[in-house]
Amino acid sequence: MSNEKDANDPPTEDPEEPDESGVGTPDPTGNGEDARDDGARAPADDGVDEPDDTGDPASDEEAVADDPTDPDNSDEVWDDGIVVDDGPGPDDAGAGREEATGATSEGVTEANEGGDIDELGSSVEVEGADIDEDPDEDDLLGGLKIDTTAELEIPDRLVDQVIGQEHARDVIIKAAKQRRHVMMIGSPGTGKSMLAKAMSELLPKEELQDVLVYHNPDDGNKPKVRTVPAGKGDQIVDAHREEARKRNQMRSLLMWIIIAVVLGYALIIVGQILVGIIAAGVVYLVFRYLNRGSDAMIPNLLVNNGDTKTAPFRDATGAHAGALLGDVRHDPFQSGGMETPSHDRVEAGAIHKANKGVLFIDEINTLDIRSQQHLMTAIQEGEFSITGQSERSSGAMVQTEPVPTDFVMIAAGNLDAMENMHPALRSRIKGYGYEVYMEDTIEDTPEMRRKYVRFIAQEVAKDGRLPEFSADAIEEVILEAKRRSGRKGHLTLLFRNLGGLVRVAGDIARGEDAELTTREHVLQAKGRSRSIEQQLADDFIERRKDYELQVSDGYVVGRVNGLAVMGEDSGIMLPVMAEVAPSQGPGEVIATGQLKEMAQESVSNVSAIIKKFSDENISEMDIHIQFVQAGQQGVDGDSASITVATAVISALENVGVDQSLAMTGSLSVRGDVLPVGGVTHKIEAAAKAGCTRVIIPQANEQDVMIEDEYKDMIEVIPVSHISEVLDIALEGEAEKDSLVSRLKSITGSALKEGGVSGPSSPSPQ
Ligand SMILES: Nc1ncnc2c1ncn2[C@@H]1O[C@H](COP(=O)(O)OP(=O)(O)OP(=O)(O)O)[C@@H](O)[C@H]1O
Repeated sequence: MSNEKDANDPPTEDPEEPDESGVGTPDPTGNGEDARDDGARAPADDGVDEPDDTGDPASDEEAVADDPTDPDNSDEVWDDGIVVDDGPGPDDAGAGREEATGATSEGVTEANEGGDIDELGSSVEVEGADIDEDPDEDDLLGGLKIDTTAELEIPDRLVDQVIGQEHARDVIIKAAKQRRHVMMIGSPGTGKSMLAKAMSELLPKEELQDVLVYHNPDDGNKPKVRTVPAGKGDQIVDAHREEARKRNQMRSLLMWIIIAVVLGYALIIVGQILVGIIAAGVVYLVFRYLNRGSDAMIPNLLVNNGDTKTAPFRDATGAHAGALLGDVRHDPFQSGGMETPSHDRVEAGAIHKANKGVLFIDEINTLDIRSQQHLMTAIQEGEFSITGQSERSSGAMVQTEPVPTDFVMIAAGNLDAMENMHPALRSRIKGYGYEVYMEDTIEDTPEMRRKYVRFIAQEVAKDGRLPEFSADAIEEVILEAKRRSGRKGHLTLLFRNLGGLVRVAGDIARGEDAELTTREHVLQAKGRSRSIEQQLADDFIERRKDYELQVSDGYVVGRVNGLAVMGEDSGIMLPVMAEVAPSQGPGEVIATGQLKEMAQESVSNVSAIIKKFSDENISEMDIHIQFVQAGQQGVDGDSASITVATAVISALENVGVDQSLAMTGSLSVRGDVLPVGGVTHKIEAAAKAGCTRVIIPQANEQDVMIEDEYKDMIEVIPVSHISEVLDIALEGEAEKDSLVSRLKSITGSALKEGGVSGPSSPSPQ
């Protein structure tokens, strides 16, 4: 069969449509032989043909091009007589996977064989224990009847270990089937890379390829690239090595015979031993020179999937250009016989190693624009040549033939990542893939609690050294998952942090040589595994106490104890002070404390109420609002609105504010108190700072999950209108009553009785 391809034609098969054999190696010789179709090709006549000395990969191609689907073709015979193990064919593949992963799940094989992957979509229930189908609400184990985590079975497939994130899980399963790219946006530690890894397990392993780079005798700077089925690459390289060794042996033998003859002739016939030695030396050097190139003919196995148990998963997060796109090493000896052939200096990038698998890039916006552009080319073309990344290196002169890059990309990050990503790359994913937003919390149901129990079992198994968790320890972790969600009736999905708690608790138990990790260990772990923000926040509160900046008793005019959150899980008390002074020009509201955009806006909203409220001609006044010692990180969000309003009204009216009270709440321009985030942490911070009462928005009442130790220290007062805040916070009954009724008359709630409900402020400070 004739083949029109030239040796320099792109060598790989269309990545979208691999040929049936899965081999897909075109004829690089251009000699018209299409080895793939030559399934009946007979072994070479004498079986001792020399391998192609030019390094032309044609013979390798033939060696691997037999139809691997042919069940009779268990071993292949090269035309040079080398017998190569055929490796696992598609018939063996399922068995290979089972053996390799120890998986009992039929799903893997089914998925790999193109079975109905959609059926795998429903998430896996907890197995290995009795379940009470109708458990009490306070049964934190969700009806599971277990004593320790050891009793639970852990699913084999990673995708079945993913908890919550049902939508993302379904998308990953679908995208694996359709080979679509996915963008996952969400908080850190919610399972983005876990899902990407899980996807690689779902992709068919049979399609995997090895990639070889060969010396190009026509152009040393354009190495040839060939793909072969996974596992063949190693065999080809070994066979070449063996041939090179044999050739060298033959040449050495010949050399020593010639040297012996030369020496004998010189000694016996000429009688000149010195001439003989010189002649032998010349012969030796000539042979060394001739042998020099034989190693150069050994191909470079660029991508080796021989031992890969699943389709490859490559994490290219933060990779520099070379690691992402491949590179060609510099050669200090570029000529004169000492040089390393260019094909041996070629290094694959993550995009090449991820061929037929998954390329995962977290925080994709941190890749430089050039890398993002090249990434896009690799996605579009399905192949990408490797060249030296450093312009001043000899590697930059080398450019390989295109190397396959048929990967599925999973780009991840937070919302910023999406905004700052190369628009064309984003649209590529949008147009040809899926976008998923990862949830931060999930509804607290018995089924979900059972899965959280399994999560603990998974983390214990993953670590491999932690003592199993007792039932009471599991309950304590699930309580913490409820608390960390910050929402009533929900559990947190920030699993990395929760996994950290599991590991610290297990480590404490291990340190004590305990048989099981118990509730005590989890409680100790909660104290020890404080985040940096929590440690900073506690330090902040202590220092303020030292400098008596923290006021938690008496009444002070224009000063209100506000509350803020640092990071995800720690609160601090942040006082707000207000002062009103006659203005030199038109009156202004001046707010200080590194206020970010949203905080500025909230001050403007508060000003609307104050303008309406004040008897004085406020246009002739400057109102100064200070967020006391807000620090370099500044203030974001609008949750200090009721604090600012109370401080300014106190300053305007010269009425004291109760300092044993702290408060948090957003404010509508009509005086309604709106929900904020992080109330639990804020209440705890107020208690730690010595306050005995705290005002929160009524809509947040259901989110309060403070630790038992704070429950007796502080009274939580939910409110729905600013007039209630003043009623609780201000000093002196008479002044207070008149202020409150004035405020009521000018604002009037825009919302129905009973306050408001709605999502927490995304930026709770
Ligand atoms: N949904 C989940 N179900 C079960 N375990 C999870 C889940 N999410 C995270 N984990 C656990 O937390 C670990 C870290 O998660 P992972 O690295 O996937 O998070 P991520 O979203 O990629 O975070 P980042 O963006 O910071 O890399 C996982 O290895 C796993 O142990």
